[in-house]
Amino acid sequence: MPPDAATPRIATVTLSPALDLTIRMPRLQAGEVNRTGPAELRPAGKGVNVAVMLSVLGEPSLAAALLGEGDVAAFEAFLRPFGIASEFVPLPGRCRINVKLVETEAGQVTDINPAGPQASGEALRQIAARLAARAPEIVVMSGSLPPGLPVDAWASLMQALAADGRKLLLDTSGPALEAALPAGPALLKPNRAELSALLGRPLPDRAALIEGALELRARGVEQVVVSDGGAGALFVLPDATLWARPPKVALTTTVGAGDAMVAGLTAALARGLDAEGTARLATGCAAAAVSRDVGAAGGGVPLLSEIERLAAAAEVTPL
Ligand SMILES: O=P(O)(O)OC[C@H]1O[C@](O)(CO)[C@@H](O)[C@@H]1O
Repeated sequence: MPPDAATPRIATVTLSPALDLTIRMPRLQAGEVNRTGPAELRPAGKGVNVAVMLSVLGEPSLAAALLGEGDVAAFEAFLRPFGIASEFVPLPGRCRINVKLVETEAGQVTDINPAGPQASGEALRQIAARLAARAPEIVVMSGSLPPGLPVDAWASLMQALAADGRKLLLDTSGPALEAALPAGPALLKPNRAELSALLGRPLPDRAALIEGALELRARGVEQVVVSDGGAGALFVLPDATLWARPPKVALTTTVGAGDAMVAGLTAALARGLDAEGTARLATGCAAAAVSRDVGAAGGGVPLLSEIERLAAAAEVTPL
């Protein structure tokens, strides 16, 4: 089917989206009654967050998801002001609520991500068919799998969408990542712990990280980016291997930092940026995400000018 003229070049897919409930407090008193200021509830999930960050970067996208039918209207209303098109396959019930406990004194975030509603092979086939009909050039597949789907669900979706030189980017972890590798993602962005789990060995230093990333390259992944928190990220790209370290920022939350980095990598791919430009943009996005004003409406979406400032200030070292 020919692409719809209004279809963006980029689509994101989230098979297990969430409403993120963020609660900030100085310190969690485990086993006690904790009273806090107002909590914030907003549509999220990895691919949804990527689409929002792409919109900040000026890249239109389509957000596709398997979504509890009771939350479709809320997600559509959330995405509309960002100009993000949506393609939601409804599942019976409501979507999961993921709790983010932000302890401001220790600067630590505890994530509690429960399972979402039951999905089916039929729902997966539907989302694949709807995406194929929209014919995006780049598809970003992000996050965990919902109950009811087999561990190779991302691999099946990739097989269904692998046509016409379409670029498939994957950001998942654990058995779902391992099962998706043979389907040939063009880009993977594990963090250090996820890569270590995938390879089944500790990755204690930079040399071990590079060796691990090169193993994925040898298995056919064109771009491997390994994020490593505040230390930055390793970029093993076709034209160079680099380390990018972000400038020092005041950390407000770690939630969505990886998604912001994936958005930067996606925009860089769409724009055909070189290795240094890619590393800078991805690093600027992640640094802006961790220092965003989380108290602002909607969880605080970073400004493009801040992303650009941080991207320019990142320290990029060829390896
Ligand atoms: O699909 P997963 O791995 O449970 O992650 C979902 C969570 O990740 C985030 O996208 C942050 O990366 C949250 O918005 C969401 O709650």
